[in-house]
Amino acid sequence: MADPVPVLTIDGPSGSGKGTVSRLAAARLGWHYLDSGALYRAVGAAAARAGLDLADVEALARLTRDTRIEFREDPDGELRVLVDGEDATDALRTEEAGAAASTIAAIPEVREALKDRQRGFRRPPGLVADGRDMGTVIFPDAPFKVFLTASAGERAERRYKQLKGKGVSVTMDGLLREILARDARDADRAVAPLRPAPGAVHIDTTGLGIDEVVERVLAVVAS
Ligand SMILES: Nc1ncnc2c1ncn2[C@@H]1O[C@H](COP(=O)(O)OP(=O)(O)OP(=O)(O)O)[C@@H](O)[C@H]1O
Ligand SMILES: Nc1ccn([C@H]2C[C@H](O)[C@@H](COP(=O)(O)O)O2)c(=O)n1
Repeated sequence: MADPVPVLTIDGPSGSGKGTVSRLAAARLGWHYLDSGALYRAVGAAAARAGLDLADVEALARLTRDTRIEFREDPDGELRVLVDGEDATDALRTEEAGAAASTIAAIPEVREALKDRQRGFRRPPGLVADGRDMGTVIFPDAPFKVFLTASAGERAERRYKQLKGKGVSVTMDGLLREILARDARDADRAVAPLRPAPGAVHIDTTGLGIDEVVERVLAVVAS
């Protein structure tokens, strides 16, 4: 039987604005929100902490299943990520954690071990799910699908402003290189590569403000 709980999937490359737009869209709709990238970031960090060999796929799958990952909203409305009971939000948002997540996300056993956990976020009245394979693999039956993009230059610029705002020392060249490397790793892997889902509405956010993108995304749900 078809699942009656609606899902809006928002996939796209790093820095396209998925997380920002998904959170705002979920708040406007009154739906739940899944940041699937945070799950891969948490597993990447847990594997590094445990010193696991990335070739030991059975140990990685076990670690993926056993790592406790919880999302909590703090009093300012910020989403915090708790890994095995500890607040790991800030550590998980670094570029290094993103790269580690992208590497571990290419391992089929890790992806498989996260599938049911991600699907468990589908609860009434609805779910906004952001990631790379939300519309293609995790929620292929979602009634609403969006693929967000932006030029690599604009994505690097957004990240630059974001990190500078946090006092992190970065260069535009370095960020652009990291973004292109992550795009390639996420799109070229054999399993669940970054792709627009069939039927997804493409929104190129280059030159668009956040509010404009949110309105365009909500129009997809209203259509
Ligand atoms: N349309 C936009 N215009 C300007 N800045 C934006 C826009 N969308 C997002 N941003 C800003 O760009 C930065 C990255 O956005 P966000 O984290 O939502 O991207 P993402 O696609 O989720 O990235 P990642 O996959 O790496 O988590 C944030 O500082 C955010 O405020
Ligand atoms: N559905 C997903 C979500 C994330 N990943 C991998 C690939 C990304 O580079 C990395 C970090 O994600 P982000 O927090 O930047 O959205 O995790 C994936 O493969 N599939």
